[in-house]
Amino acid sequence: MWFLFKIWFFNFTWVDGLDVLLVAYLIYQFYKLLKGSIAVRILWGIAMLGIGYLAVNLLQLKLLGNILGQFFGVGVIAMIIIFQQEVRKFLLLVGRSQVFGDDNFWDALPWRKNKKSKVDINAVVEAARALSSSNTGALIVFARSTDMKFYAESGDMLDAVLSKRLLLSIFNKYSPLHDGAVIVGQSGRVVAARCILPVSENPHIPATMGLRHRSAIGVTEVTDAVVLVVSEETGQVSLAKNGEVHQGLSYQELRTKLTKYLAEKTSAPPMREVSVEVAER
Ligand SMILES: Nc1ncnc2c1ncn2[C@@H]1O[C@H](COP(=O)(O)OP(=O)(O)OP(=O)(O)O)[C@@H](O)[C@H]1O
Repeated sequence: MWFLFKIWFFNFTWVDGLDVLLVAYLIYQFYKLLKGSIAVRILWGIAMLGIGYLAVNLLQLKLLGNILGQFFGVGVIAMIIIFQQEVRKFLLLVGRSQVFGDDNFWDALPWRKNKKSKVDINAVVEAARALSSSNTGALIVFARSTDMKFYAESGDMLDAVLSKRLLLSIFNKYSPLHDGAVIVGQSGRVVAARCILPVSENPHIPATMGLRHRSAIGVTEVTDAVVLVVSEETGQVSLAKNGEVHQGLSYQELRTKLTKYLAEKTSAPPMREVSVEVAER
């Protein structure tokens, strides 16, 4: 019953078809993860070494062949060590799409409408305006479907009502909580402050962007969170999502984009090259 078609002596069944599809899907996900990252260059390096190894074997250069053979002999383990970051990102992605585990699967169905976010956007926009005018740096992560518990636990747990005054107090330069990121949960409450985010290793991020912006981009590469950044240097307001950052937003743009992004049905972050969009003034 499972028999699909026959190629020469090979019986191709539905199960084989499913197997091929699953492997293709996994390779595609891994490719999306690596695309635009430094890991692609490492992969090229390994491919070059592999070609060199073949050539060395053909030319029967024993000493060099032995040295390269040692490297390829530990194959899978070496790969896991070299691509530790990428394997981690991949597992985080797999872990976050717990298909039927929560509302997210049902929310992703095409006929389901966008949900209104519980975040007090007014408070956020007003806080951004005040922080920007006083050149106070800020980093605020808005969780969407991904549970940000892992990152929240790197900081101080708060579980507080989101308000303009609270955000201004946290990011005040003299506050013990001002360093790192604030995480706002799906409930609209401030979950934690002083959180450490993963820093993006994307080589295409402009050198002008420091760690605050890099970590905003970094966390949106591995989760579907939306991140608001206020630059301490320029007062510029930016929003990062899916590894992309929109810089120099007006308050109206910030309100519109934040409202839209937080209501949107989420999809897996594409892991593509960073795109920096600076709004024209
Ligand atoms: N991994 C991280 N996770 C969370 N916050 C971080 C991380 N790295 C840096 N920061 C925050 O960013 C601040 C340093 O920002 P830095 O000046 O390097 O960034 P920037 O992108 O140039 O921003 P700005 O325009 O505000 O200067 C730190 O004081 C800290 O609060």
